[in-house]
Amino acid sequence: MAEQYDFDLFTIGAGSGGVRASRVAAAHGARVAVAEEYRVGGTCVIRGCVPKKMLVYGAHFAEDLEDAKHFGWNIEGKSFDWARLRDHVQNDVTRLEGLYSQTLSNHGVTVFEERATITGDHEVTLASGKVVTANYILIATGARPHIPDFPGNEHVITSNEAFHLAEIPRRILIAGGGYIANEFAGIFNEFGSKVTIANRSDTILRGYDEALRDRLLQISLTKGIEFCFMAEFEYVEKQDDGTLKVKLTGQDERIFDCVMVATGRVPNIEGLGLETIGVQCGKRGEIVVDAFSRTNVDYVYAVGDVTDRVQLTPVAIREGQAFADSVFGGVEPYAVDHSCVPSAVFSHPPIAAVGMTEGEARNRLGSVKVYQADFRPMKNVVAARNERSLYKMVVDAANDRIVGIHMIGPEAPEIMQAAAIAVKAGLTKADFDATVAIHPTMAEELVLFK
Ligand SMILES: Cc1cc2nc3c(=O)[nH]c(=O)nc-3n(C[C@H](O)[C@H](O)[C@H](O)COP(=O)(O)OP(=O)(O)OC[C@H]3O[C@@H](n4cnc5c(N)ncnc54)[C@H](O)[C@@H]3O)c2cc1C
Ligand SMILES: NC(=O)c1ccc[n+]([C@@H]2O[C@H](COP(=O)([O-])OP(=O)(O)OC[C@H]3O[C@@H](n4cnc5c(N)ncnc54)[C@H](O)[C@@H]3O)[C@@H](O)[C@H]2O)c1
Repeated sequence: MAEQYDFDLFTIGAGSGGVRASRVAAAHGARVAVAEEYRVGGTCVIRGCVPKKMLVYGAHFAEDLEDAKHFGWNIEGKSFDWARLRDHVQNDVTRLEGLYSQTLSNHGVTVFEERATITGDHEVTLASGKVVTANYILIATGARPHIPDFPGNEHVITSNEAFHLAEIPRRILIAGGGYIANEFAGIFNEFGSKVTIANRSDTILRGYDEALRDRLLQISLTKGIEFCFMAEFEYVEKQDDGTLKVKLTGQDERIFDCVMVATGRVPNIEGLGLETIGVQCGKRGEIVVDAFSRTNVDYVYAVGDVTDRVQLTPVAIREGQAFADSVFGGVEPYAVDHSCVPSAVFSHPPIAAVGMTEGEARNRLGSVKVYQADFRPMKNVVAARNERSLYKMVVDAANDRIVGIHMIGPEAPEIMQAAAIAVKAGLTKADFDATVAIHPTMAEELVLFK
């Protein structure tokens, strides 16, 4: 390695992609440093997937405790203490942050807990003024919430603040119709808020199969979540009593206790010094990379949300791993396969999907077969909960290959992880038919499609 530099690799951002890349590069023998301006672990660990999932678990108790009476349990005087859950979640986040820092130091990675900026060729300057040089620079700075431009937008919160609220808002407006809007709508609704979702288009969860989106919309409405479509902000005004007066297009003024925006996330490139060395960015501010996460500057790579390929933690981790192995591992450089990435929305109930939707498959393949199971899970039947699950399998009619599986219902993401292996491996409907069911489960529907 080039000894004229302080480090072989300098990683900017200790999130999902940056931590994996730094740790693996160090394990391959590289001298590695990483800078983190907020908290080690990044979005996923500190204010994303992990604390969100803990809140989802907490929210589920609302229905489980309600349903318990149908299973013979008398639960008197139940109540919910938001502060206890919030603080418990934050304590665990701090514990995980410590583990991530420990992993880095155990691998001999130097951690600078401060902001880093590229200030010259192979050169990074830290907020403290310290200048360091590196043979390679990896940009893994992630993304941040996009806040639409409208009068009064300084009064809104994003998912970042949702984890720290002093109390659960009585009435909350959530703008957006994607992952975060639907997940937090479910969470706040179960905690007792009156939730309104406002989306600028007339669909939620663009990219997911239409039948599942319709099912989630219908179930969410039944649970009491309100939807305003084709609605954008005109203004938000703070009232003397602290509440927020909101005007959406096509709607009368309404009062909410909290307004949260979940209208997408934008790559963190501001003030990074990319222009100093001429790193190329795209229209949405994403760092442009090739299949090997290489930018147009030969010693600069970028992984994760800042490249805006697929904004998911496991993808950022794979990109970080592939970068570290390819550059420091002595293997033939390899690319991450971004096709057939399974995903889930932790709504109430959750959605999970892999591969093509029915619409995509019809457009691309022409002739497809679609199998569907629309059923009420046994637990919902006993609980007298009129909430149906929907599983869909999309098959290429030409060769019987499964090209997509789409599910909404309890534990759908847990079931999907295993089913996704089969789709990725190119298995056929006949392979599923040949597999004996596990009974009684919800997952058995996957091998019983007629
Ligand atoms: C509310 C929410 C829920 C989510 N839920 C899921 C989920 O359930 N499943 C899933 O797969 N994905 C989920 N995601 C997406 C997931 O969190 C991201 O895709 C993932 O964290 C991206 O990893 P990354 O390494 O690219 O960036 P990040 O994890 O965002 O890490 C980037 C780090 O860089 C730091 N940084 C930025 N600029 C600088 C600088 N100049 N100097 C030093 N440090 C800097 C930041 O502070 C940050 O810590 C969720 C996201 C959110 C917001
Ligand atoms: N379970 C998961 O894996 C998970 C969970 C949360 C976030 N994420 C990742 O984080 C990313 C960001 O999540 P997100 O929910 O913010 O974005 P998203 O891209 O999923 O959804 C953004 C939504 O905001 C709407 N919108 C955009 N501008 C608007 C405006 N001005 N007014 C009203 N609506 C507007 C869009 O129509 C869209 O429905 C996701 O794309 C996903 O990759 C993943």
